[in-house]
Amino acid sequence: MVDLYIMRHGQSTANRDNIFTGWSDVALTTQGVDQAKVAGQKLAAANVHFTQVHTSYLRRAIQTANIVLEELNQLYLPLHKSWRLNERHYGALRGMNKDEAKAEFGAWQVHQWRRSYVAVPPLLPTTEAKRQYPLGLEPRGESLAMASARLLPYWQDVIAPELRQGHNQLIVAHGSTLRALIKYLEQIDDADIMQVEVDNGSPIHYQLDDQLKILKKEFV
Ligand SMILES: O=C(O)[C@H](O)COP(=O)(O)O
Repeated sequence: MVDLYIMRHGQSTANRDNIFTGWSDVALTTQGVDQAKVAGQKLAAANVHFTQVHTSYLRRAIQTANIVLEELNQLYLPLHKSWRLNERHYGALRGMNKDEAKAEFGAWQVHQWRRSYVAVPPLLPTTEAKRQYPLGLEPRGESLAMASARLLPYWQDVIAPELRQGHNQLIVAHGSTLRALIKYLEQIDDADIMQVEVDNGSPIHYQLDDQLKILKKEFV
């Protein structure tokens, strides 16, 4: 048996302002910092010992992971960062207020973009190279299915082998990438994933067997 904990970052400035975020690199709010502290305290109370922590290239997740590790008194742990754990890329929606998007495109369409497995948001015409994202790596926009396709190699190549060795792992990531991971782990079908929500700063615990099948799931 091994323990996997997954959690979404604390509230970001864009979450507070109801703005589509994706790969925009926004910071935590004071409330988000507090959520991360409380999550870390809950994990400390659960007396979990991780061997590694995984997060994205985005500061809201990295900041959350560091706060959690501080509360756990395990700041020494390796913190692995991968762009594969980044939030689903919201394409041309990023930076747009979600209510204004509903007024412009209709509530049904916006809900499809936000919660369906296959809906692709309006694409950016191009993306620029950034130091952390070489040219061509940053998507122009992603459906949840597209985000899942670039997330799962990280699960299969990096996280799953550690779990199979009995090493407890913590993933601090994003609403959509965690929905993609939950869909994969729990074998949720494409229609039912629309109902799954992941709250800011709320850890989920999976107890897995040595085949990584779920023995128990609980909200911490
Ligand atoms: O990228 C975003 O805007 C948020 O992280 C999550 O957005 P959602 O609630 O539309 O999935």
